[in-house]
Amino acid sequence: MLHNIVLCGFMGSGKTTIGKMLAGHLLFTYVDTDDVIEASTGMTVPQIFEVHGEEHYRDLEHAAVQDLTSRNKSQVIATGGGMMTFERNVELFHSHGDRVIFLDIPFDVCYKRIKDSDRPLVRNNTPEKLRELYNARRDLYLKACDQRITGLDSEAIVREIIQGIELSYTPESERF
Ligand SMILES: Nc1ncnc2c1ncn2[C@@H]1O[C@H](COP(=O)(O)OP(=O)(O)OP(=O)(O)O)[C@@H](O)[C@H]1O
Ligand SMILES: O=C(O)C1=C[C@@H](O)[C@@H](O)[C@H](O)C1
Repeated sequence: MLHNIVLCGFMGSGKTTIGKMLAGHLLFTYVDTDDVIEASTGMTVPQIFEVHGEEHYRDLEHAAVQDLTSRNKSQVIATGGGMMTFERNVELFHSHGDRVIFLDIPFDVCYKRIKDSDRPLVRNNTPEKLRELYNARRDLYLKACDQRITGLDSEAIVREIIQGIELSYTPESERF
């Protein structure tokens, strides 16, 4: 039985946007790991980075994966942009049987969407540094995912993800 659909990708790749639409179609619960962490700490993500530092935030992220994979329900999980760059998180989702989808959106598109936001990594890095981070992370997202999506149209992305899920349940002999 499929438990969760996990969306990964760089900041601004559309995990939240696509995640909410997908959850609506599948009638799954929608969860955003940043929201889980904010709810459990009573602090915003920028506050956690500022007060406790990034390493502490990464520990909170891992605790969120432990929490989400212990719930007995089907969820669409939008992960923070750094979540799936840590092997321990990828391993936990995979060992739980979850399907990982990578939204592989070009850097320039992501950057245009996030440049004026208050995401700590956007505030604290130059566009050049962010591009480097994007390139380094892309390989890790690729390694972590079961399905890679490259389109830009939200409705088409959701359809492609659903087709991928259906195909993963179709025995190879019945695929066309
Ligand atoms: N397919 C899309 N087409 C056009 N705009 C989009 C699309 N997906 C997302 N956006 C816009 O880009 C911005 C960032 O999207 P979103 O918050 O979904 O990204 P994210 O991957 O969840 O980011 P983060 O990891 O930082 O939370 C939002 O303003 C959203 O409306
Ligand atoms: O890309 C990242 O490392 C992050 C993305 C955000 O979703 C938050 O999880 C946080 O700002 C870190």
